Amino acid sequence: MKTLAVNTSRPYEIKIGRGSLDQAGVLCRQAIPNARKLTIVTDSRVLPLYLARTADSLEQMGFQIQCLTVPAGEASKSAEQLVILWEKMMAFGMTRTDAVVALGGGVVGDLAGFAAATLLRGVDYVQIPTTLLSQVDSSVGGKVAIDLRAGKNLAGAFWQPSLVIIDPGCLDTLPDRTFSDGMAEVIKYGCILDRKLFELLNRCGSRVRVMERIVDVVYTCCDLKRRVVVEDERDTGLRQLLNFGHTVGHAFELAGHYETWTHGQGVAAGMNWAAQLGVELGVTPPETVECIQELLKKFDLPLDIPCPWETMTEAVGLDKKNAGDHISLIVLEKLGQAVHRKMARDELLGLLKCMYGR
Ligand SMILES: NC(=O)c1ccc[n+]([C@@H]2O[C@H](COP(=O)([O-])OP(=O)(O)OC[C@H]3O[C@@H](n4cnc5c(N)ncnc54)[C@H](O)[C@@H]3O)[C@@H](O)[C@H]2O)c1
Ligand SMILES: O=C(O)C(=O)C[C@@H](O)[C@H](O)[C@H](O)COP(=O)(O)O
Ligand SMILES: [Zn+2]
Repeated sequence: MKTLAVNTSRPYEIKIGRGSLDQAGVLCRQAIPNARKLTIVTDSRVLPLYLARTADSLEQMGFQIQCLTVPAGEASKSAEQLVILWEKMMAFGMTRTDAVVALGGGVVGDLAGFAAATLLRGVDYVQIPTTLLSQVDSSVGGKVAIDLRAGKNLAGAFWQPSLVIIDPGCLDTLPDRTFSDGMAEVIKYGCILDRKLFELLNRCGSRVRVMERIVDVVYTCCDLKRRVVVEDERDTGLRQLLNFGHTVGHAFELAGHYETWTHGQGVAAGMNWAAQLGVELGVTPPETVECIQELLKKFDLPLDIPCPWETMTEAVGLDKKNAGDHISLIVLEKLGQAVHRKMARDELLGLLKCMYGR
């Protein structure tokens, strides 16, 4: 099993290896030695696949378990589900030394993580991510949140997990669509931080070939994210690079009411737009756009998503990289190297409006 140490304000380890799910009990006993009760939060699709193995492993190490299940899908990242989790965790008798286990994709991780961040003013939680997206991105770094009617991730916290257990074997049961969603964030790391990763993905070009190297790919992404998060835990500078493609991507998600388009699809099309915005600003070499488009297509990801102009302006206004009238846009200087471009929000909207007209 490979290990990465994340030296944030609350340090923790990421454990990566096939079969690590069956080690959950031993690993949790080491990471949260004082916990007695664990609430596992999962979703309706993951439950029949991975709950029994996880719960068995935890019970063997003497943990007392309750499992709470939310419906699969983005709609569960809601205030309604959060309240249900809080109430059931308290009814189970959890105390401050007990912990939450998030078993599932990014939706479960963000929701259960936010429940942990707020229950009793903060209890430990363990991430056991089961989608590619959650293994390479959302389980690391402690951004936890729910969506509001106004938009994505608008109520949340920075709350680091106590442990992340990544079993790439869980990816074998993913539908192709969900695997592609994860590839959007993997491609993002290649674009912003690691040209070699981008080239490797280009050479692989398919799910099967990526799966042949999956431990290395997941390790590389977690390592990149860990380095960024350790430098800027609270998203005030460097960490914002991880938001490449997300300003426009969140607008696309909103346009589909979080049902039509997944986060991965939004980010994919958002990166294509961000690359073109970079060209408009004279920062990104034009040939970079085509490279990104070709790679996105290889993994069946969209280059564009229909979005009313009003939705675009609304989402840009809600972006957490806004400060007053200005926004920080993430653009590429070249493949593997991203930079911030602070600009007036109206200037960004003006550029986007011109692109809409084409
Ligand atoms: N906190 C962060 O840093 C961060 C980073 C990126 C994305 N996110 C958030 O993550 C969410 C998207 O995560 P996601 O793409 O994992 O979506 P998801 O959690 O909705 O999972 C996608 C689907 O896959 C199913 N599933 C999960 N694991 C499976 C498995 N092993 N086999 C078969 N099916 C499985 C789920 O039930 C669901 O139907 C979004 O809400 C996004 O905002 C958060
Ligand atoms: O961890 C981060 O920082 C990221 O930006 C990772 C993103 O992939 C992720 O989608 C994140 O949830 C977006 O955060 P937000 O601050 O734009 O809501
Ligand atoms: Zn994302």
